[in-house]
Amino acid sequence: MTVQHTAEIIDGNAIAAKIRGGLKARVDKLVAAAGWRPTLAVIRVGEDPASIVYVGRKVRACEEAGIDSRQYVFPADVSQEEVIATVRELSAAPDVHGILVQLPLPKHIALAPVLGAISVEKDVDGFHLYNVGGLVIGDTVFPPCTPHGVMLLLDAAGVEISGKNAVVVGASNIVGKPMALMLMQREATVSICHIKTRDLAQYTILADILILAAGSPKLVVGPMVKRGAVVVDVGINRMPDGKLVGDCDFETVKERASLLTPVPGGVGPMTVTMLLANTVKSAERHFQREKGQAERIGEPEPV
Ligand SMILES: Nc1nc2c(c(=O)[nH]1)N[C@@H](CN(C=O)c1ccc(C(=O)N[C@@H](CCC(=O)O)C(=O)O)cc1)CN2
Repeated sequence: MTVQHTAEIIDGNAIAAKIRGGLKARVDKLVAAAGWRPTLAVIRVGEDPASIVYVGRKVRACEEAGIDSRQYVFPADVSQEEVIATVRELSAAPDVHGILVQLPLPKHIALAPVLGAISVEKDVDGFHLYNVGGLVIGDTVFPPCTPHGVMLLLDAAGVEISGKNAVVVGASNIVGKPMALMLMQREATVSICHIKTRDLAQYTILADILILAAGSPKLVVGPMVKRGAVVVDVGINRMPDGKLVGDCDFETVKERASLLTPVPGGVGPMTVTMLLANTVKSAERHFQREKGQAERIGEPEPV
């Protein structure tokens, strides 16, 4: 007789709320010491409905954590030069500690020069090539928010990563690729599947840890999942009836997995929380540099 269990659901909202509490305490401490608040600049181009929702969530989360935010909203036909000029200004502004450019951008704007104009010290999304390079060697200041959020969810749920088979479905620059690097850094054996992968199930069935980030509803169904696997669903798909679903068929995967994240309420809140974490970190680093400068100014002249 086989006894079957349904998966325990990882509550991303609860884990995110706990982390945000700690971040708020760090903000209060910094404000008391520095006399200024961490400040995040958010650039949004066009009126993509999902981007409006996500930016709204980020701004509200900043408010709740005591972080100031400034929004720069451009029409969809703004020139690439204008966006880059704004990013450069914000990069040089001493009272801005984090800059994010909400993605996707309209097609006529090339991503690389926009992201390249963000000061690496303010790159709270971790998308600048310098920070991407840091991630490759396992030493980055600003880890990208969604995969970092996934790692913290796994840690909070007590999932052992070292030595496990991890399969990442989706190879985007902002989730799949950095996710694979982070899992590899923690000594998982990592496979990446993508749009051209043939017979996806032959990979997913081997996964102890399965990360879904393809943006395709019901891509993975119960029989494709190893019994007892940990499944993290990063997919966000808006269905015609307005319902939000992930990349897995929740009901059938729940019967196979040991742990499963829901959509909504799983990875999404962690993405926003990791943005706050990177912004607070950036502001603390700014304060340390400022303080170091003040100490140097106060030093006696060498005789
Ligand atoms: N500059 C960036 N752009 C984008 C990123 C990013 O990390 N940086 N990631 C995604 C979207 N994203 C953040 O911007 C994001 C996705 C999901 C959520 C979220 O809170 N989801 C909720 C449901 C929200 C809803 O009702 O639609 C959940 O899953 O519970 C926040 C942010 C692309 N662009």
